[in-house]
Amino acid sequence: MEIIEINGVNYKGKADELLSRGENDFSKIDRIVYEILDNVKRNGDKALFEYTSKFDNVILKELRVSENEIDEAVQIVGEEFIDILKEARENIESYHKKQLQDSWITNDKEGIILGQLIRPLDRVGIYAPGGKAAYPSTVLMNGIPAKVAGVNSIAMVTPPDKNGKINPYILAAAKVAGIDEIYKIGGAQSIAALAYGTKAVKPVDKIVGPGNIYVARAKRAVFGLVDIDMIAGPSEICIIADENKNPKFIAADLLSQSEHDEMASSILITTSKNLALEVEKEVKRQTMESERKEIIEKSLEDYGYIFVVRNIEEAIKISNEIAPEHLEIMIDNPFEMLSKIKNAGAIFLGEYTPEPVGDYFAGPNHTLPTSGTAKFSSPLGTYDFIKKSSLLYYSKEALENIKDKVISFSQAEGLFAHGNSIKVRF
Ligand SMILES: NC(=O)c1ccc[n+]([C@@H]2O[C@H](COP(=O)([O-])OP(=O)(O)OC[C@H]3O[C@@H](n4cnc5c(N)ncnc54)[C@H](O)[C@@H]3O)[C@@H](O)[C@H]2O)c1
Ligand SMILES: N[C@H](CO)Cc1c[nH]c[nH+]1
Ligand SMILES: [Zn+2]
Repeated sequence: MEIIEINGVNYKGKADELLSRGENDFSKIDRIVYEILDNVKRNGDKALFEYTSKFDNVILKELRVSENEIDEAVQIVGEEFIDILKEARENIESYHKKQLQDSWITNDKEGIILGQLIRPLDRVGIYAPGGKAAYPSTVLMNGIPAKVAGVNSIAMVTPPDKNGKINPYILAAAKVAGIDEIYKIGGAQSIAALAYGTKAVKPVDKIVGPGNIYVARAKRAVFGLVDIDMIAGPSEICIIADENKNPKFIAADLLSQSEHDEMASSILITTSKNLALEVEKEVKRQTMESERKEIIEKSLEDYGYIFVVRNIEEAIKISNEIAPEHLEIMIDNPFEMLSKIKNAGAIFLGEYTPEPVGDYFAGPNHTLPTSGTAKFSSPLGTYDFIKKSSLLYYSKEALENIKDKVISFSQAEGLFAHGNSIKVRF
């Protein structure tokens, strides 16, 4: 981790430069992805079986996971972990229920009724990553908000291992989340199946869930035909800490995100040079002891920074510019600074709210805006699984009252048939 002392330097644009945001050329990946999408569109299940053999090294007989396989997974996982999944589900459910929106109807003017109707999406597809690691928590975080929003049918896709099996924790989480169908398909081919539909997989209205670069680029490519949630980049954590905070806690929290990915970024912004040096030491010590030492080392070498600043206001200014996915505020009275935080996916306050509590258990969603997109976007929520319709009603009298104004509009636009649809009624 590099220690950088910042003394009133303008930080604008620096986050993008240090974290190499937005400099990637995806043209090579896109060529592969478009070929896969096109092949699945034309050849359906046949292409799905071929790609599963090519990329996941297994020849499958069936794409759909059977009820027996799910029951077997629940047995393997065991009652104790199922209970943990269920408690996490309760927390996630109750948090996401608070996000539900109601339809509304107004009758402010005589003879006019206006409104907005909220309806759940009918069918949603969830991508559960299954390559390097399996994330049952991600299955809960994507499935439960969809359920709470009232989505009628939820299909999940995830790549099989070389024995044709799905990680039992993923299957158990899918069962606890109430997912209706599960398919052993991964990568861009699974996104094609969900977007276009095949004989085995019915098409969906929206695709959510994180995945590797092939999945992300495929989601981007099918956007428009179906909706997507977001393009999630590598994990990020930014910690703001003043002096006298525990360097062990801070180092552990930084490592909790760098272990996700070589490209994950972990940043500490502190007012104390002494704390910076202590954390640097502690990070080295904890990295040596970690099971995921190689990933952590690479991630910290390329995207690990400690900024030493003059005061907390400066720290917040830099953090707002980074717009991190996760922001931990470890200062005395963190609630007092909350009003100054403008951009962050999720904010963790105090020394006893480490980021993994949010990843697994607390209730807020762990699918969050990354790569600076917290400047304009929000965590995954029930609002991602609903849509709105506007509602309009005019009585004959109400229409007659405003008819000339609408006709004037239509003449101004040269769209005379529009005006005529008013005229013919009177
Ligand atoms: N932001 C979040 O909330 C969150 C949560 C969990 C995981 N993630 C991220 O999701 C990603 C998961 O990636 P992963 O690779 O482990 O699993 P994955 O399931 O996303 O990808 C595996 C699939 O990629 C395809 N693939 C692999 N190599 C290919 C190639 N050369 N050409 C075409 N297709 C190919 C294969 O179809 C394979 O089945 C990670 O980057 C992880 O950090 C993010
Ligand atoms: N921190 C990840 C999102 O950046 C989510 C996750 C899943 N499992 C553990 N962590
Ligand atoms: Zn995590």
